[in-house]
Amino acid sequence: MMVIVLDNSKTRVVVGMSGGVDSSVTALLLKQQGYDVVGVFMKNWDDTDENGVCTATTDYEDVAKVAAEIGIPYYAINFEKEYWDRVFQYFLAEYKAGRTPNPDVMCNKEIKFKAFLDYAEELDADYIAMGHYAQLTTDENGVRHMLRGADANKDQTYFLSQLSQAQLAKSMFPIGGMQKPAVRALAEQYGLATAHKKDSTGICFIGERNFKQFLSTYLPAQPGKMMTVDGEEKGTHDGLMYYTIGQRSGLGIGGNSENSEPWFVIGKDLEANVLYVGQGYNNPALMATSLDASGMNFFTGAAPAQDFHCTAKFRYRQKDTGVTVHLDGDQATIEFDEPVRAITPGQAVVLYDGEECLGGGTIDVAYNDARVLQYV
Ligand SMILES: Nc1ncnc2c1ncn2[C@@H]1O[C@H](COP(=O)(O)OP(=O)(O)OP(=O)(O)O)[C@@H](O)[C@H]1O
Repeated sequence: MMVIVLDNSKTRVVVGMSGGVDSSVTALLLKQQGYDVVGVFMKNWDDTDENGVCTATTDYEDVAKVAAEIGIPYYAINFEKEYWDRVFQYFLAEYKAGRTPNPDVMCNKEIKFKAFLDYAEELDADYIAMGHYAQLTTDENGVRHMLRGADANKDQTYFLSQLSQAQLAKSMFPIGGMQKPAVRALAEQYGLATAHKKDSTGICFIGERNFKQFLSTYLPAQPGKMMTVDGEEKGTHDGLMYYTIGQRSGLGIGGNSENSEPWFVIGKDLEANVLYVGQGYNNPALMATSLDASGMNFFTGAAPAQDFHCTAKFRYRQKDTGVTVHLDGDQATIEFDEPVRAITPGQAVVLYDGEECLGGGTIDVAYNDARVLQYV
């Protein structure tokens, strides 16, 4: 019997270490598998507060502790300029255009799997590894495929939907086949300093903010009229960028006694600076039957066909809906098997075939039977 012993020691893997538990365990597993592991912490945003305190400093200290516990070298790299130019400018431009951007999707495409990958290659990395909940497989032709993370609650393929085949070929997701509680248990078992650390929340790298205040420091707010689609004035809004399709308008225009259903944002007219609102969570004006998307990306480098049926997610925390995709270059028209609430321009539409994530694009316009919704 021939026994093949894999020698991973010649394969250098640079791990993106955030100072969180997922990337700590990512580094631990690779080290246990005998890889030549290097940890790298990125600083992408200056979050120093008025007291001179910055969470990046604490996070980097945690990276240092974990690297010492595992026994790997580690470095820090600053991508504030790259993040500002390639992610934050897009983020602001989208809000300015009345859309709701997804900075995590852009950050993965431009920073974690581009600027970071370039830097890792300068460190002679064969691969980069991240603590994302997603799985990669390689078919008989050497083509990489993306699968949902095994923990359905944590699956992050939605945010990875703009990565190319070349980026996947250089990436590893060692915890993608694990459940989150098992990741924490492993961190505890090995006494890692991050074992009990809370998961990060808020805007990618920028963190938890008072969103209105944060955005208003970069974009001037332009208050305007709030109206129903029938043209009835309902008050004023603080600036279109503060509202997302489907959110409760929260502007104190409660219903009267015979009809007290809450009001929701159903659309924006950027030119007229009008916010459209409608009553009822499932207001028909919020229910879409199809959408147009651009920037369609397929991980394998090719779509399954020009027209095909699969499932899709239109926001991160949402179950899949059956859809029919019609492609035209990197644009797509996507028809839904059943109406979907609050399709939001600027967010990603991500396609799945069972457990496989095929890729995705950016939502531009939503329709209800050929009628344009949302006026954006
Ligand atoms: N500041 C950073 N420096 C290096 N890599 C990072 C950084 N922030 C995030 N990453 C990488 O991206 C992955 C996914 O980031 P995300 O913000 O979703 O964190 P997470 O799932 O809470 O993971 P973690 O528990 O490792 O923070 C991380 O596991 C890590 O590999």
